Amino acid sequence: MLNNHDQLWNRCLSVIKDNISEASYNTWFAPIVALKYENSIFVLQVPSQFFVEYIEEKYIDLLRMTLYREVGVGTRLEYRVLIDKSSGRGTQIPSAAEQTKQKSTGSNSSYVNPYHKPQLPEIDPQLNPAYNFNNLIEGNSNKLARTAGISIGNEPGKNIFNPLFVYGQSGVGKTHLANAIGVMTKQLHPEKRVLYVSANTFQIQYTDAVRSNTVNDFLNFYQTIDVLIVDDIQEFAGKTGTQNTFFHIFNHLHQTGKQLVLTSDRSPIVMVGLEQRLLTRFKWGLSAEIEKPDFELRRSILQSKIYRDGLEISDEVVDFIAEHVVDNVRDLEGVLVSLLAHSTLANMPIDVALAEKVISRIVNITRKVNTVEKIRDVVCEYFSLSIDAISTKSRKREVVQARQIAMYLSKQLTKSSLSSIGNTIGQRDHATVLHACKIVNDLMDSDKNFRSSVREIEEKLKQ
Ligand SMILES: Nc1ncnc2c1ncn2[C@@H]1O[C@H](COP(=O)(O)OP(=O)(O)OP(=O)(O)O)[C@@H](O)[C@H]1O
Repeated sequence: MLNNHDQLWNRCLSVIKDNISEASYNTWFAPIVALKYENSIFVLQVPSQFFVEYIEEKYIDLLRMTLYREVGVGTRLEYRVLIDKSSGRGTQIPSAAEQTKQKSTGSNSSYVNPYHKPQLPEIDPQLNPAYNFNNLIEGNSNKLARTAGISIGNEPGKNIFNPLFVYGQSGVGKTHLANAIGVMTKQLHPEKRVLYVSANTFQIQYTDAVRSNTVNDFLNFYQTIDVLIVDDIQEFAGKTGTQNTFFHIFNHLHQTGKQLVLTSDRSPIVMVGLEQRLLTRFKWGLSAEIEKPDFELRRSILQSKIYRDGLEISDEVVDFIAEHVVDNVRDLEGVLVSLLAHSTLANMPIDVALAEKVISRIVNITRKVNTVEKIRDVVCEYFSLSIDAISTKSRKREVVQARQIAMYLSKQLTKSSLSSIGNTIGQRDHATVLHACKIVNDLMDSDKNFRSSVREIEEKLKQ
């Protein structure tokens, strides 16, 4: 007849078997022998110290959850490492994770109350602490998304941004923001179950669950999360089973006041391959675009990274990089790393010449050098105005606006001084240029059509 501890352990083994691959089970769990269960302590015999370390690292959550469920809440674990099989002597090692858990919960009871919901095991939120709000620099392009993210970090689930759907091109800071929300939530609400997962990982986990017939466990797990962050959700496109499962998880979490944060490379409006019912839900909260960083933000990000890494790079070089590396922040970081490598390895000073050399390997620098004249010409062409018209004193609305945009873009995209910009565009003084920049900035914030016209012109200037 089996001992009590053998019976209990066999029950645990069948739960564990359901949750991991057969190979892992055979390697890590089949060789374990249950030795005794006494005073809420379950003693397991394991073949080596390495076993203990591996199990503690990879399977402790599963093991703890299983023991709580099958043996009793608060059950502690001790390992006996088999040193000499013939003598049966071994070393007793309490589970480190169990000890910590025990201390933090203060619980040492093995009494199982059938009405008591076992305390959920802690999970690793899978966050990257290096991506936080302190080093996520704010600019016009990410202000809305960043501010909404901070509100969520303060009060996850209890705000109007649920879900927060952040979209934008590659390298503009979506993953950084998504992580920062998780990091802040954990700092302010350590008890919350936060999980960051890429859509790709979610998809793999789901496929594994289908294969091992554990979809219910998969669903149950995700439905216990308080703040679920899914990165690159566009990758669910065309994956019907995954979408269906995510739909249930989304509904459950949303209905129970839990927070969802989703990122994507495009807005829900233009997303293809995703079910309508999901897209509708993505639009329930706030959809916030992170646009390409403007010159000011590019410069601030560079300055912050230079300061953080203790580098010494002149303002002239910083401005040069910010002017020429315009598409995404990842490229800006790449330029800084290369500059540093060149200057250290080749013992070269970090000056504009070196910056130009490094940048030309990352972006097509010649294509992107703009002059005030070129900007003026492209703006005139865009608005079908003659260059003479923009240079006159005309107060016609379309002429004034074209002139202001040309001034604004010249300020953004060239190193020319305000007076030289004013000189080239209609013989105006520097104060007029400054005023034009302010007007354009304000209109960009408030008028969507105006903003997209300016963006289109910028694109043309890059071609
Ligand atoms: N506003 C910012 N302040 C500081 N660093 C930033 C900012 N925006 C982006 N970064 C940095 O730029 C890099 C790229 O950002 P991130 O990976 O978050 O982009 P992404 O939009 O998720 O890109 P992808 O869609 O390709 O995954 C990261 O190292 C990130 O820290």
